[in-house]
Amino acid sequence: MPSVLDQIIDGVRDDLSTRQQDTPLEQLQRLAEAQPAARDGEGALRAPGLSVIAEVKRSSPSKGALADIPDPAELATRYAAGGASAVSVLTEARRFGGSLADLDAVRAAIDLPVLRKDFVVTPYQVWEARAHGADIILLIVAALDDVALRELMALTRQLGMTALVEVHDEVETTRAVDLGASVIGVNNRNLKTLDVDPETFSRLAPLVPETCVRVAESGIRDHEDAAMLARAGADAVLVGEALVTGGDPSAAVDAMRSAGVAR
Ligand SMILES: O=C(O)c1ccccc1NCC(=O)[C@H](O)[C@H](O)COP(=O)(O)O
Repeated sequence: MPSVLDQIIDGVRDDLSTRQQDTPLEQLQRLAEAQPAARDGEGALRAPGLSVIAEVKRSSPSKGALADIPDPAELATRYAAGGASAVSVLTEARRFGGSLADLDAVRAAIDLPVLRKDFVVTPYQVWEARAHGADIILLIVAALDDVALRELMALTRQLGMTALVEVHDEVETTRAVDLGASVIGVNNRNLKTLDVDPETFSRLAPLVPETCVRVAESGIRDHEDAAMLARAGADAVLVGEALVTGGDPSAAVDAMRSAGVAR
């Protein structure tokens, strides 16, 4: 039985082959090269205090529909007003209801680094992210072997972007560190079972060198969770559900960011 992650990636590959027919790689490369230089995502996340990466997330495999987001640009503007350091945009369509159009809208609306959050398995998607103005991309270690991960990290760097390299366990963390990842996200959500274990970050953070940016991802509900993760060594938190389902995204971002100040 394929895991949820495998099933998501099968759908991503199908959608990707349609886009590759519509927009050949050479055309995408010209679009990417015409973009202004990528913003410094790693620098933004390294800034003192707890950085918040605030996510535009309509739905998820674990929870189904989360929020109707008719205007992702407006939501991103509210995140920026609350002091977000970067905005994450899910572009996967089948399970998350996202799109490259959402990425375009957010890119045009804010001056912060933007993360393209998707299931990147080919260089084409890295070029695509840059062509649509992304500054950061997610690379999920569980979805890639070392050869592919090294190649995608190198292309990301070549295009001036930051790779947020995501891990879930000790073996993946060692792989990310050994391959030279400088921004490592520990996902508290197991992408095979979808269970969230808030202790995952605390367990794996000591394996990530202090020279790296440590990002805690998933299941972060409020400023108390953010403060706990900051004490456990997080430089940044990545938050989706709590921000799109709460009443005031600016205030929620501000509260999480401020919770990290006193760590
Ligand atoms: O969110 C899911 O259910 C999910 C399932 C399978 C693969 C990835 C998934 N989420 C992607 C993410 O990494 C989260 O959107 C992100 O960390 C924010 O999480 P949350 O604050 O819990 O919405």
